Amino acid sequence: MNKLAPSILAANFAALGEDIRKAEEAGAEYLHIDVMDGHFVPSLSFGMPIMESIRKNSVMVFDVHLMIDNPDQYIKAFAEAGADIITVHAEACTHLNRTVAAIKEAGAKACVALNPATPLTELEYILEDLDMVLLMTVNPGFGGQKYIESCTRKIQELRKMITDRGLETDIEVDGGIKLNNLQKVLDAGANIIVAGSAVFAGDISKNVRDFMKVLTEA
Ligand SMILES: O=C(CO)[C@H](O)[C@H](O)COP(=O)(O)O
Repeated sequence: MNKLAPSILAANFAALGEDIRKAEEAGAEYLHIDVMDGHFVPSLSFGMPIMESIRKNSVMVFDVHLMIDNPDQYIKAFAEAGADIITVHAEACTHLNRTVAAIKEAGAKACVALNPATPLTELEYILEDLDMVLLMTVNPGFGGQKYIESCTRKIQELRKMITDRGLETDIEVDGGIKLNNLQKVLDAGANIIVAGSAVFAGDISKNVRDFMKVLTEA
């Protein structure tokens, strides 16, 4: 099933609850929550207190993307704060199997993210353990960047890897996804679509409805 995961990085933080409510009411089922530590990526964003606050007012699937070094120390805390899916970067983990096991033990679904230049071979011996793979389609750290075209082939190759192994792993894409390249990433094999600026800039309800129309017709 195709899903839209609006990224609150692009929301108006002064009206965060209201922006999330609009996205949820217009049909988005996932909420993408970007946690940045100023080390793994240059920016800082937000952590557990914000998540705990918004969790009280939303039944969306909280899709937490940890762009942080040594994520192991925060997994339990994010699960307790309401994360349904926890994503860690392969590039940030020394013992990825252990980290994925810790996510599941904490009661969340496990996802591994790869930066655009990180090869799919990183997933060779762990794919079967994952609920989702997040392919970054920009270099992480900032919203509003341009989609990196070489990622389309990477999505296709990952979908083939998943199909060849008889798996049903979700493929999430994140970065530079707009209405004008949405069909391309869906055709390549992505089924969970993160969109930040394309959802939260302008009319949120309309933006979500426009995305949902393509996602449900694909
Ligand atoms: O992970 C991210 C940045 O690191 C954001 O989720 C991503 O960039 C989405 O923003 P946009 O849709 O505006 O590109």
